[in-house]
Amino acid sequence: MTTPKIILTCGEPAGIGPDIVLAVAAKTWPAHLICVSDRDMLGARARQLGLDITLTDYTSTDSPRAHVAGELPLVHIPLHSPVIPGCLNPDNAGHVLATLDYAVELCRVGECQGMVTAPVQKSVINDAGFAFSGHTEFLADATDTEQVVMMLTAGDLRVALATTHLPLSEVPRAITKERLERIITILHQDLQAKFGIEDPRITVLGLNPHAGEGGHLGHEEIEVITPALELLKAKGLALVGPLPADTAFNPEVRENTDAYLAMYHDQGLPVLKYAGFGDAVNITLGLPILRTSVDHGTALSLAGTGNASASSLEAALSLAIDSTLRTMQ
Ligand SMILES: NC(=O)C1=CN([C@@H]2O[C@H](COP(=O)(O)OP(=O)(O)OC[C@H]3O[C@@H](n4cnc5c(N)ncnc54)[C@H](O)[C@@H]3O)[C@@H](O)[C@H]2O)C=CC1
Ligand SMILES: NCC(=O)COP(=O)(O)O
Repeated sequence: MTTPKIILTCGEPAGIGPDIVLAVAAKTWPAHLICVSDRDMLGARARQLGLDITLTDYTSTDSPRAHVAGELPLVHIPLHSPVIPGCLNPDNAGHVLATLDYAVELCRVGECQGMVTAPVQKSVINDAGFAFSGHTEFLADATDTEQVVMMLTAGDLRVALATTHLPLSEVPRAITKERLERIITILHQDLQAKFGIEDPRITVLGLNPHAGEGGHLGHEEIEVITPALELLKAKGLALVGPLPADTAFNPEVRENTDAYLAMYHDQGLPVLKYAGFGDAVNITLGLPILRTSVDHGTALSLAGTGNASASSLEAALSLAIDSTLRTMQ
């Protein structure tokens, strides 16, 4: 078994991304960490935080070796404008996307075994004129993947989403039988491959209150969700649902569930984040590369203060390393 190379992106430079990447670099890790960022910005943030981190130049010929606390191999991608922590600047949106492109490429060609992302400020990327709704969709495009699945994990609670960054009014139309079949199949396969769960039990939530109340509160459960589940059950997948979302997280159902599938972002993620905010991990399933991320956003007011917790980034890195080691064995 060899040491995996994992590439870290700092996300929005005015947010806490650089802070938490530096905090991670201050510890030892059983992986070769590489950061893609702007050298001056990262050095200045380290000084502001009082962290003694030596930024070294990463070159692709560097042999994999376990991360040494206090050193951070760096690929320098310059910012377009200087950064003031906490102050968004659309000038730097191109830089943020360039760091993501670079990380994807290193994973795509096999030089890195996974990428771990710090949070981006989606709005400032849009303000700069780029179509961008999240890493999840960006990575699907960048790797020509038709369907990916966002899943967040907090301990043994896992919540995947049938739709991601979509206005609520567009959700019902987006939930089709074909989409659910594709998403549940990816979820089933990646729970096996990335989490080592042999026969994953997936609980699927309804879209409407009380899962449609037998058709009196909406028809999507009868017309779309149940037929998709029946088809997949016939193929041997262990599925339950559609269950009413408000009671599906009770202890009895949880005990018999390896992952939930929620129909939309704010149906599933508040439950997950209530249970584990700060230690949860976001993983993109269905990609040809491995990507994990934090459970939080850019927390602009904490940038450069030393008050940002790096625990979710540490959990995301640990999951990436574990998952990589499992597939490298
Ligand atoms: N993976 C990503 O790139 C994500 C990006 N975002 C983006 O972040 C931006 C801000 O989103 P918000 O909804 O305000 O969420 P947020 O997570 O940035 O902030 C919510 C609250 O949690 C606190 N917080 C967040 N992370 C923390 C940490 N590591 N340590 C201590 N406290 C922390 C913040 O101070 C704030 O009180 C938005 O543009 C959103 O799209 C949000 C989630 C994930
Ligand atoms: N709430 C999770 C989230 O928005 C993360 O999005 P992404 O940037 O990982 O696609």
